[in-house]
Amino acid sequence: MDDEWDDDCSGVVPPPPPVHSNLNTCGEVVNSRGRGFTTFTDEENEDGVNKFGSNGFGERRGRGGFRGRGGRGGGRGGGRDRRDGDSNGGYENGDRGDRGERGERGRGRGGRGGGRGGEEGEEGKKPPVTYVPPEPTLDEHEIFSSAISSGINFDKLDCIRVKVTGENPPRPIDSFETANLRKFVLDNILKSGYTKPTPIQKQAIPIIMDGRDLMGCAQTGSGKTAAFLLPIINMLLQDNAELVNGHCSQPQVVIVAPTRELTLQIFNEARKFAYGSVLKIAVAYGGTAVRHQTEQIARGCHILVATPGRLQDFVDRNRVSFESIRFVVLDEADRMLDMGFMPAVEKIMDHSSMVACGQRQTLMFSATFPEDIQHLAGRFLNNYLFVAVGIVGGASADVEQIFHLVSKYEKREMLKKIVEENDIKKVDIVLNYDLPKSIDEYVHRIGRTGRVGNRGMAVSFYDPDIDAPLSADLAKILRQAEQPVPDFLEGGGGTTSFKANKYGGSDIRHVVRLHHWCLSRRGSFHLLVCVRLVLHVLLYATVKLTEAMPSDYISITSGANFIHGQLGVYPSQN
Ligand SMILES: Nc1ncnc2c1ncn2[C@@H]1O[C@H](COP(=O)(O)OP(=O)(O)OP(=O)(O)O)[C@@H](O)[C@H]1O
Repeated sequence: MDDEWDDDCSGVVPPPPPVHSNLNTCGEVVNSRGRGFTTFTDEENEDGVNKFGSNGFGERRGRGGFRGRGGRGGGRGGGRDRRDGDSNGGYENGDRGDRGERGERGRGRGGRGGGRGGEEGEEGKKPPVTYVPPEPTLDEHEIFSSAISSGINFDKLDCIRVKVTGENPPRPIDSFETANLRKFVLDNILKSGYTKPTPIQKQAIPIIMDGRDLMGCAQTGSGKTAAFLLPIINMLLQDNAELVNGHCSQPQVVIVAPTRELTLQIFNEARKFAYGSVLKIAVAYGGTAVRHQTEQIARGCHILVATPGRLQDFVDRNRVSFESIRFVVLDEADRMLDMGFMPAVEKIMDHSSMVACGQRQTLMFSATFPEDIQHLAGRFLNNYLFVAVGIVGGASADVEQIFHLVSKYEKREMLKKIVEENDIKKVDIVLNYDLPKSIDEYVHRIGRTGRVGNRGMAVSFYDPDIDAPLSADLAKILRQAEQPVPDFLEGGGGTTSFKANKYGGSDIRHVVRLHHWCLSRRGSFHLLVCVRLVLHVLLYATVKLTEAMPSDYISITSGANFIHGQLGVYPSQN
């Protein structure tokens, strides 16, 4: 055992009889069915991790593995307990943020023993995570068939309004063929079934190839992953990027994303576009044996895709350093913020080995662009271009949003009815059995359907006793997507926090710059001079006005304030 951090099989209490036959003595799921990537254990399901048993390739598969002994306690059921949860395989999946919110409401499960450095549960120290995912497939057909294909509304994506701000943006591309990509990359794009770039790809590819930093806001399922991966892979291949391996791996690209599902999605997309090349891609996320991932990373990688907590752990242990970094990508930055990952992200960005801003390229993506994210963009990015596609923070018009007014006791019956009445071909359904607390989370969830021009449907159970605070936001999202708003949402009584038309989607750098200038010494001096000038002009104008006034006007002067009024004849009180 290298150190306490490394996973170790000793001391693991033997698990209950396995449901699965393919477990080794440490309780690892070995060789799980097919090429699955993560057939998660029940323990992980209990904690909200991949409850559908996703294999990381977008498929759903049955549950396997065993129920681990993980301590409960920990006392913090929330997604904001991210650091511990992450390093121990906590909540890094799409459900986690929501669970976090529930935890804050006092219904959380109390985490998984608090994790390393956290509080231990009543059952004592939490056993280390020993799960080792199977090796990803090497089969070309499987690699290229993992993604969904574009849908009937793909061409309509071109009608979405795109806004680009910042200095000297390059011209957008019309096609992949005219993007100056190497033939090798073009061939892989073709094999992936992409014939035409999406709006965010049209803008982002030339911006990144131009060496610029980018802040991109585009709705879910709009092809953001390829928008940053294609130019990065192209540039690495062009420059014959060297592989640095050994005890401390030095990737040239680090991509940070909030959930396991997303890191795996990015990892799989990267493997596609780099297929057949020398480029090595590694992935690191919680819930898997650290030792296994350490070995993978020690072999060296050009591109490392990771969740923030696990990456921070690797960096803290000197297993990864950032001195060779050329690109940093922060994907779904808004979710990382919501889920409490920002301290980890900041530690990574401020790490002593990290290449300075301006000497690396930093690309940040976010579905929404609230003030917090804008400040981060200002800190991490250098003279960036801002690209917004569609209504930032809004839902795709390709997702039909249906709401059912139900109490929590009626939900189960309603679910049965919906499952029986709906098998609609080629339309994926997202069902919100319980609505999330935040509108951003709702938009993210329903964005798992209706992707790249496909039709989708989102069915939500709305219980006014619980969900009323979300009603106004839901109504706004529906209106914005030009969908009917049920009466019970119109009168729901919630107050809207959705800011698509405010700071939610605009580049306010000029406002921020003005604000900073005003606060600076020079700025305050100029401001003072301006204010005095205005006051003098006002004073002069008032004096002239007073001179020209009919005699029944009165001017009361107090310092620089003038109050004008017409003299009136008031009825006597007597
Ligand atoms: N130009 C394209 N043509 C056809 N399919 C595409 C194209 N670009 C991306 N896709 C496919 O569309 C799907 C969604 O893309 P992607 O995952 O990059 O979206 P996203 O914007 O990152 O969404 P989210 O933020 O919800 O993860 C993927 O399956 C991807 O392979």
